[in-house]
Amino acid sequence: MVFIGGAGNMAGAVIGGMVASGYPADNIVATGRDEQKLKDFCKRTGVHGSTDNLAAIEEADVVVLSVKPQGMKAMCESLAEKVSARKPLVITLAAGIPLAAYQRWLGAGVPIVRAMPNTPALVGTGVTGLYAGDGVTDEHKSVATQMADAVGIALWVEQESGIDQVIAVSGSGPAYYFQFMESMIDAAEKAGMDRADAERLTLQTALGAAKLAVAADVDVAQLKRNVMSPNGTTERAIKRFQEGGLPQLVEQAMGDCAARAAEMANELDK
Ligand SMILES: NC(=O)C1=CN([C@@H]2O[C@H](COP(=O)(O)OP(=O)(O)OC[C@H]3O[C@@H](n4cnc5c(N)ncnc54)[C@H](O)[C@@H]3O)[C@@H](O)[C@H]2O)C=CC1
Ligand SMILES: O=C(O)[C@@H]1CCC=N1
Repeated sequence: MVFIGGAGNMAGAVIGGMVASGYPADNIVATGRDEQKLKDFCKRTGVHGSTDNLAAIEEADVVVLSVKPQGMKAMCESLAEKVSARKPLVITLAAGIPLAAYQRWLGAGVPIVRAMPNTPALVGTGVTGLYAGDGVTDEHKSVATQMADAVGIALWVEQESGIDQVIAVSGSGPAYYFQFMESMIDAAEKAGMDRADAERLTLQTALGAAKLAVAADVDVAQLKRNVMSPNGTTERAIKRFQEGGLPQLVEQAMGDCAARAAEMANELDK
């Protein structure tokens, strides 16, 4: 499996998670432009590295594309001849680029899966949304599912637009929680707590809440109520969130996120 842009944030997290879960590092090649960064990454993970994309994909059955959306067209066009001749399974991790664009850039008939992972893949707790284009076989789907399962949970969506919904929930979602944690840490420090203590308590609370929510047989609304004593401290805090419009704000932010993904598709060079 070859990852183009493999030492970057997203592919690096997927590769790190795959290797940690027991996937043989020897079967992975990461490519990149920054030789030193690639060297460090390969040393850390045990995967092979190459600064030559064309040489790296020479015999690859699976090519994972993980460069920034802005660099995707040029990168695909540089691989097109080889990819359209051999037709490996192409899995792209990019946000905001529709399958039709890859078909233009890589040539028709290449099996392409759009995957939308998230960075917690690095610790085996990722979410990957998947969408299969034309010509993707069950065997291809099982390869993509295997990659996703190795780093967390997978969800296949039936419509390509489903990927934009996945971005709004889980692709970008980790950043929402990081923002919330950052705000809690800042507030606790402002209130007089030592920053390192504030960090330790905030992170453990986030971890505990997520673990409890996953393990519990009641929904998150009930778990929230379980923390709230009538006229107690939590009720006062939650009231402030609700009066301040947090639920509406979350809905708007997620809407903006999905809208940005759709907008990015219109900004592509044809
Ligand atoms: N960061 C995230 O949380 C998520 C990112 N994605 C998608 O993943 C893709 C990569 O994003 P990041 O990892 O955040 O960016 P990044 O900038 O950290 O990684 C991209 C890597 O590609 C390398 N690169 C650039 N052009 C190249 C080329 N022609 N050949 C080989 N390597 C090349 C860069 O040196 C860099 O290491 C984007 O398309 C993004 O939409 C998807 C889900 C989540
Ligand atoms: O912010 C972005 O565009 C990428 C896609 C999902 C998460 N990060």
